Amino acid sequence: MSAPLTSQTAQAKPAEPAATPARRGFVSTRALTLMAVALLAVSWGFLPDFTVVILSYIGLYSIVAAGLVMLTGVGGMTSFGQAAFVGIGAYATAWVGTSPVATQALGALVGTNGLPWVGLLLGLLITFVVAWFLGAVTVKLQGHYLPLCTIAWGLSLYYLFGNMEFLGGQTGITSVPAIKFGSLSLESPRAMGVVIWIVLLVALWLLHNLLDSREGRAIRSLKGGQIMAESMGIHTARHRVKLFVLAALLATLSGWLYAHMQRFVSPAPFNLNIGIEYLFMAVVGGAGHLWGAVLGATVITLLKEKLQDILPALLGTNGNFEVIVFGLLMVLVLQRFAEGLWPTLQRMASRWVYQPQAALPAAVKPLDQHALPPAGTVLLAAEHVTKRFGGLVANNDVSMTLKAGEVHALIGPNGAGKSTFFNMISGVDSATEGQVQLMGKTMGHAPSRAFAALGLGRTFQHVRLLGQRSVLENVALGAHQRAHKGWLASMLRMDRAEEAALLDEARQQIERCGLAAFAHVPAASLALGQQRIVEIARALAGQPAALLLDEPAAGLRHLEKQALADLLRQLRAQGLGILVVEHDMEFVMNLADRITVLEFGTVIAAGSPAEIQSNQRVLDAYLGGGDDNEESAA
Ligand SMILES: Nc1ncnc2c1ncn2[C@@H]1O[C@H](COP(=O)(O)OP(=O)(O)OP(=O)(O)O)[C@@H](O)[C@H]1O
Repeated sequence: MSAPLTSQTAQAKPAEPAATPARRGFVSTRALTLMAVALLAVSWGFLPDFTVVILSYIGLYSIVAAGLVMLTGVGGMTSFGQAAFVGIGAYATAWVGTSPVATQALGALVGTNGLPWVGLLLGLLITFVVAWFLGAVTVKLQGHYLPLCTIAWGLSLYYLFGNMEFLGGQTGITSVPAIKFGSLSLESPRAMGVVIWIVLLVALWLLHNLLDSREGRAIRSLKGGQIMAESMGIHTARHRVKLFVLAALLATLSGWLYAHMQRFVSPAPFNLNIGIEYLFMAVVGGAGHLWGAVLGATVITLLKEKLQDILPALLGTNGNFEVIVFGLLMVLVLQRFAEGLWPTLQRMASRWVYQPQAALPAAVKPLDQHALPPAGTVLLAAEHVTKRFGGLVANNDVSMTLKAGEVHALIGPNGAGKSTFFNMISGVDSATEGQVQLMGKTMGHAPSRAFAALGLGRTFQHVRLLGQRSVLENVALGAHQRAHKGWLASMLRMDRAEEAALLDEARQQIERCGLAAFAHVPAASLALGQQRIVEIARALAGQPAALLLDEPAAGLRHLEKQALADLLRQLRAQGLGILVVEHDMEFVMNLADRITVLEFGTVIAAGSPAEIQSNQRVLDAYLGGGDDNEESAA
């Protein structure tokens, strides 16, 4: 058993984070939420009509903003076009409920009371198809393509609503029927408001469950970059599209409720301005927090309402002055509270309120294990790999193997082509010529997740962790592909046994790497060296046969390096094949079984540490060369 990697670190560090964050508050977030909901429910019947209407609108906006929290705050994608999806939900049900064609054909089939439900299904179906198509086309693209596309989409649908004769043109559709359950009619805003808030609370619960699961970690990883997420076995493009569709469906649900509350639809509430306002709600509330959506919707609705009253009285003239003040206030809020208001509120309330630890089943059935290949088996083979970037040959006819039960080091001066090669043998990039085989399978242009599925784990030269999430969650992400429960199962909490197994696996790998004391602290709060170890633990959670480590010793202190070397020796003894790209020659020479040396993209030497240390060409090119290396080679 290797020495814990952080025990020595602890001697050098004056203060260490506690194993679990100390519980400071006396009331749990869950109890507080239940109390707030109970208060709302009890007071609902006594609130003035105007307050009920405002609260109902807040509920409607919160549903859309919650979708945007998932899309933007958690998934890192921006949409200005959610109002158009709200419009689809509203117009679909308004058309089904009022057009003679639809009411006659469908009324006979489902009865008058069934029409709103058909309207809901139609709206969700149209949105599903449109959002899936739109998402599939745009979300794979990086940068500003998605926001631009959602603006175009939002604008075109707004004009479509206003110009379609059968949708009532600019006048819209009136006399939308109320939702009825038998003889109970939801005609009054007070009754409809109850439904809106029930839908909102259920949606928040489902989304909370989704985020608190294996699939939730996968969604969060989208913000950590495509390369990292794909290396964990996550199909990032599919998750992005699903997230986009989810947010769109929530917007459509809100539109459906809106149409049956207002009983009238016209294009105005679905224009681009409103789409931007929805985004404001999510961002001002706190784009990474579901309750931030409710807070943002509340703040912006109340603010607009008050400004519309106060400003004309103050200025003595009518006009849309609230838009100007509103815009300025938004800039100020965002400048002062970059993460939104919810995290600030959470910090202020942390003396009284605590977050309860999620209860998971005690009896854990471990994740499936598979035996590692016998020592000496070739796990990874690069055959005559060449990589060209235009005229630059970054790798030139490179061949090497990684076998089970060995540590193979890849060394070379800066710019020698190590990272390029690393990318090729991990699926980040593909070779211009030659081929890479993993577990005997030719990989061609296979993505990183295919490499992960075949048993390849990796770390990154520049650490890629979800900084705000705990070490435990980060490591559990590495075990993603060893479990299978999907979005629906996660939302309905049908994944608890599997989730417990995943977290247990993560806990074991954290202990294996000596990081047990840090399991519950945010990964970003650890020193760089410790973060590198978290990456190793995360890779191990995927149960790899081949482990690729990109400069694992960089940023580690002497004792930490020794402990890391001990851990790698232990992993080698257990049968893993480890490829290390490293500049620290002392570390490499004491650890590696075989070394391959690259210079200008070409292999100039390969052999045991002793052979490499006495190779004149290597001494000239690297070990005995530039100033950078003299120190480390000493
Ligand atoms: N995407 C790219 N496009 C063009 N040139 C690239 C690209 N990636 C790498 N290169 C070039 O390929 C060569 C090898 O770079 P690479 O990053 O693989 O070297 P390295 O050995 O990993 O260096 P270091 O030790 O500094 O990380 C360099 O000349 C680099 O500028």
